[in-house]
Amino acid sequence: MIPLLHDFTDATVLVVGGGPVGARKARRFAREAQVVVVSPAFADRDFGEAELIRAAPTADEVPAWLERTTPALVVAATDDEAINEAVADAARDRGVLVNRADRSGEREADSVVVPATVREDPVTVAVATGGTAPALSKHLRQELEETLDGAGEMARVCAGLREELKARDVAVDRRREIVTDVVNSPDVWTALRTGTSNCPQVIEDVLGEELATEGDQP
Ligand SMILES: C[C@@]1(CC(=O)O)c2cc3[nH]c(cc4nc(cc5[nH]c(cc(n2)[C@H]1CCC(=O)O)[C@@](C)(CC(=O)O)[C@@H]5CCC(=O)O)C(CC(=O)O)=C4CCC(=O)O)c(CCC(=O)O)c3CC(=O)O
Ligand SMILES: NC(=O)C1=CN([C@@H]2O[C@H](COP(=O)(O)OP(=O)(O)OC[C@H]3O[C@@H](n4cnc5c(N)ncnc54)[C@H](O)[C@@H]3O)[C@@H](O)[C@H]2O)C=CC1
Repeated sequence: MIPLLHDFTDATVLVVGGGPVGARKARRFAREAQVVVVSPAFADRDFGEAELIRAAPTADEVPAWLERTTPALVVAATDDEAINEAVADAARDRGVLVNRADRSGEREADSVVVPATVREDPVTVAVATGGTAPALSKHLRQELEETLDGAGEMARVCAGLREELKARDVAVDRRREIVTDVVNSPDVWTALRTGTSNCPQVIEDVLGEELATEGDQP
């Protein structure tokens, strides 16, 4: 499987099954997509902004739910293997992406897996284990949360620096050097993490140093 980032803005995600797993997937996709969860019962969990519809479709009725909701992705998260199978079949018939929560290992066309994700906007890191060890994905995600502290702000520093250096017609090689040095600087990471500096301040400092260096040159 190959990781890609998929934009779900304005798309619908249909989750079949309202247990803890259905809730987790609903919450995940509801940050961007319109999520509909169909289930006869709902766990006492946070489903994000998802729309909850109380119904228990039979395998035969599953295709009608895809017809009605026209999702970009369907999540099969019931505890009933036959229903999950019907969801996967209906998705395949419509050429819709499908995530089966009750399966790991071999998959068919259009199947997708939900990775453990760390977000430090605009930075995203996804972890998967080929379905072999979701608990390990979760553990690594928790460790990466610490590593990524400050990465969002660092991304904004880099973006701002690239823009400013381009505007000043700094040569491309020098631009790369400056941005790479900032990303690799333990001092800048510490300053961003502790709040002793922020994005505009770092940019100002780096540009100030660069102008001073240029001034030194014959
Ligand atoms: C294949 C995959 C399909 C998919 O769901 O996309 C899948 C399948 C299965 N998970 C199972 C079990 C558990 N899953 C978790 C947790 C997560 N599972 C997630 C993803 C995936 N799970 C995909 C593979 C990702 C990869 O490659 O690593 C995460 C990362 C993302 C998310 O779901 O949001 C999320 C952590 C989120 C976070 O916290 O960051 C825990 C831990 C816990 O709940 O605390 C357990 C119990 C411990 C254990 O068993 O390891 C079972 C057995 C069920 C049974 O025994 O009946 C199956 C089915 C099977 O294996 O057959
Ligand atoms: N991918 C993952 O991260 C994980 C996957 N699993 C798998 O996912 C399945 C679901 O896990 P949980 O949420 O913990 O199970 P659960 O048993 O708590 O919830 C299942 C939900 O499906 C609903 N349901 C039953 N029949 C239905 C139908 N015909 N239509 C719609 N909804 C229906 C039930 O009312 C219930 O809300 C498990 O059976 C297991 O195989 C389990 C743990 C983690």
